[in-house]
Amino acid sequence: MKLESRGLTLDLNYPQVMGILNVTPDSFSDGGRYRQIENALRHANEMIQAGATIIDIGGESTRPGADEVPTDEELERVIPVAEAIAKNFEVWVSVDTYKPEVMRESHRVGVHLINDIRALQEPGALEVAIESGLPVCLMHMQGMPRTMQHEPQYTNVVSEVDAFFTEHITRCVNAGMDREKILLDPGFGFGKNLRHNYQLLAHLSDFHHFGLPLLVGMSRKSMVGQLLNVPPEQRVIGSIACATIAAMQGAQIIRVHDVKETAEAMRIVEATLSAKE
Ligand SMILES: Cn1cnc2c(O)nc(N)nc21
Repeated sequence: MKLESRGLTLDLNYPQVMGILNVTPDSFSDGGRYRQIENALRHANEMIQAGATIIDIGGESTRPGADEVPTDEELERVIPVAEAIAKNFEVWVSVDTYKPEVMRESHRVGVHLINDIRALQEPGALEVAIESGLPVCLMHMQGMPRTMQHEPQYTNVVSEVDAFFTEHITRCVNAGMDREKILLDPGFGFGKNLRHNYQLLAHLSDFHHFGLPLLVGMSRKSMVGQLLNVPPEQRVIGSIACATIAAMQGAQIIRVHDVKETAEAMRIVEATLSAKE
């Protein structure tokens, strides 16, 4: 399986590591705008050298309880960094946004992939995504970041996420999107309790029946923290375990903070999966 965008190709026969680049104020708090872009470029370069083939840029925190960011503020944080990375590096640039204006500007400055935690449900988002021709990751979320972790409920989380994918793939294709430009993501931690998250991880391979790339993000999340009772920066080993379990089930893109460690683990997964054939 391969993914194309703007002349770049991603070989999805091997797990690809997506490096997280948060450009929210708390992530590069020191210094002004220029320093922030400089620091972001340095971090992006470190992740590329460590094996990331996609850099995911986010200007609005999606952590549980996070507030929304005004569109012009998100544009100011994300677009200059996305443009600089697309210009300076031979790497896939992804933008984590649900706002159509941010999608449009991202496309204008050379971004390769739209990563939408709201699965193109914001008014105008689907139209802009189709117009851009960019591949889009549709992620499942129950509720909104501010309230999603208040008692999430499912009858069967795996079948409900599956039904969500069917509904939104159909909606996007009926509106004119090429089906092969869609990626799917179960949204670990987005309206799921601990058991829901591990049910999704245990059944991740069930989602391959769509024949579309699976993107997963479990890095340093509470599904690791609640088991190990450690703060985020001490969740690397648990996150690597999650990444390995997902990649062994054929997840094609793994979204992480710790690129070097994850890329090394993916080498072990590749050797194991290729020995299976
Ligand atoms: C922005 N963001 C935070 N967590 C994520 C996840 O698990 N998947 C995707 N696609 N984006 C995420």
